[in-house]
Amino acid sequence: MTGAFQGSLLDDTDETGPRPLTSARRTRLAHGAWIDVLPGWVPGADALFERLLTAVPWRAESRRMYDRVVDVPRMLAFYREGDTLPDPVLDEAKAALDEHYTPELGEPFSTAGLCLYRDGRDSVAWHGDTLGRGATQDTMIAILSVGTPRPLLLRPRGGGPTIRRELGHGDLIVMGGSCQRTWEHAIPKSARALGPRISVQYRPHNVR
Ligand SMILES: O=C(O)CCC(=O)C(=O)O
Ligand SMILES: [Fe+2]
Repeated sequence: MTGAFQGSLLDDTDETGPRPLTSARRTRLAHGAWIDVLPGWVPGADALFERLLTAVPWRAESRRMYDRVVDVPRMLAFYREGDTLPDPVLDEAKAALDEHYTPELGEPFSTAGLCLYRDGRDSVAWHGDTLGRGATQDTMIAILSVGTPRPLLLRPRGGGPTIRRELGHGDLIVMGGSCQRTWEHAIPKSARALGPRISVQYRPHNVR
């Protein structure tokens, strides 16, 4: 199903828990959006990738697009509020996010969505996570990326330059403020032979 995964030579296999989130760097974007980025947030990320690949009940999805049904170009899993996460490191990551961001967010993260991009053909098209409260309210979505880095692109809905962050190997990005309603994000397809990437998206209650 997936191509060979090239582990990072820099990966720290000593699993000591996520690095302090106080080192995350915030970039303020236009229209009240921002992103926090912390490269190499979770140590042992390559091992975590391998565990998630086998432990998670990945499912394919198809969606109706006008009069056609098309395959979603990635594999998915979703953990609702209170569900047991598929790896203890994901609980540690959630606890660290809650401790750091709750004062600003006003609530804990609640759900975990997982995506598996099997190779460069898998992708997510331009969108904001606006099915829930993100359509009208400021919120946060925290994404842990493991496996082969893929660029996450962000662009303002009103037009303007695209921002690009390469994410894999335990990196964290948090999209905050108005990011879901005033910006869009995407993981573009790549013509290159890329190894697989898994992303874990932590969202607050009723943010989808
Ligand atoms: O894989 C990612 O980093 C982004 C996924 C995403 O945007 C989504 O699932 O809404
Ligand atoms: Fe998204």
